[in-house]
Amino acid sequence: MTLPVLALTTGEPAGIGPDLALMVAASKMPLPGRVVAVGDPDMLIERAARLKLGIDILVLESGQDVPEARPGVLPVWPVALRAPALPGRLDPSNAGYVLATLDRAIEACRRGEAGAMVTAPLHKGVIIEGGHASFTGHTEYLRDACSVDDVVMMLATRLDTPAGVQHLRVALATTHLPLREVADAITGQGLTRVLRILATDLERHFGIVEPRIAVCGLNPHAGEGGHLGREELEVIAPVLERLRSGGMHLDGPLPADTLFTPRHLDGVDAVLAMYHDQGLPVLKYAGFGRAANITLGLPIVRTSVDHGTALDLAGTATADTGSLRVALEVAAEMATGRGTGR
Ligand SMILES: NC(=O)c1ccc[n+]([C@@H]2O[C@H](COP(=O)([O-])OP(=O)(O)OC[C@H]3O[C@@H](n4cnc5c(N)ncnc54)[C@H](O)[C@@H]3O)[C@@H](O)[C@H]2O)c1
Ligand SMILES: N[C@H](C(=O)O)[C@H](O)COP(=O)(O)O
Repeated sequence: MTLPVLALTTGEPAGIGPDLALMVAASKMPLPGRVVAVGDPDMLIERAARLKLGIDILVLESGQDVPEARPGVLPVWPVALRAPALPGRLDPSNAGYVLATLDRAIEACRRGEAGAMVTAPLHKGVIIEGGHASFTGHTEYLRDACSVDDVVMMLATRLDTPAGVQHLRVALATTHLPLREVADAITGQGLTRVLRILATDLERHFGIVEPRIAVCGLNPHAGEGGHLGREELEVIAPVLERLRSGGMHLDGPLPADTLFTPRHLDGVDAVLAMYHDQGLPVLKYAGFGRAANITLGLPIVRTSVDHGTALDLAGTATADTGSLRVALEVAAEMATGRGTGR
């Protein structure tokens, strides 16, 4: 069976993205797809030397087939750096380069040249400092590039527990915005769209028919009956009520502090958190290095790692490749429509 082509964007060149791409290509552990890195070939050659990895960088021409993965070989779709890159040293001049790697991978997915894109971490701050003031992350960049109205960020991990394998999936109602703006960003229309995308894609990509979704409240103790905030009463509960009457299986709004306990998570397919640091610390506490970030609602498949650029580790060969491997596996499963329990 021919494995899907997975376009791996190498992310911020001063971070660990290039290292991770080289490390998985050097490893004898099999890859779930025909991985092609998207980045600057000379930077990758230089980084491989720094990491003391013997790797052949195979630059592919446009239209050339991506070969089956072989340990020690990294096929590359070339994108040229705008300025030399040093591990650990951010340079806003390379913001356009990082975005160009995304554009190359998006285009490949849209044309069917790749079955999925997997993104190594980029640095949001340096992209903004490089002149892209409205940039907030891959998720929204992909939404705009694919011309869809809404997308949903979901991180997923598989946990080995005494009771067997369990899945923890955490999706977000809002993503990268200041905490001060979160409450105003949670609207009835927005929440409805997020829940519909989440339910649809849990079925489309993960084979979960009629998924059960547990929804967090926004305020402590889900608002304590309106005494600690009214968003639950005025926005969240009415949306859940309406969607339940349309057949969706939704619990909540529930107090977030106890929702993430085994008893409450039992039988739940995904949790919808209201904001980034309500949901992701729990997921990362349980599964950092073994989770993938998946963008739902896109016409293409995109997964990513569960960590950032780790500038402190770039060029040291000590970064953990675990999450990249999970992101590649999930992407391959989604690209081939095999569904995944992840
Ligand atoms: N998918 C993405 O593109 C993505 C995801 C998260 C954060 N980021 C960005 O990364 C930048 C840095 O973010 P941060 O400092 O909050 O988080 P980070 O994940 O880069 O680093 C947090 C800590 O985790 C460690 N760490 C991260 N990845 C590791 C790995 N693979 N192996 C071993 N240790 C690892 C780091 O050394 C550091 O101590 C920010 O600009 C952020 O926006 C990007
Ligand atoms: N919120 C993600 C995380 O903490 O792992 C991360 O910043 C990546 O976001 P994008 O996929 O939108 O770049």
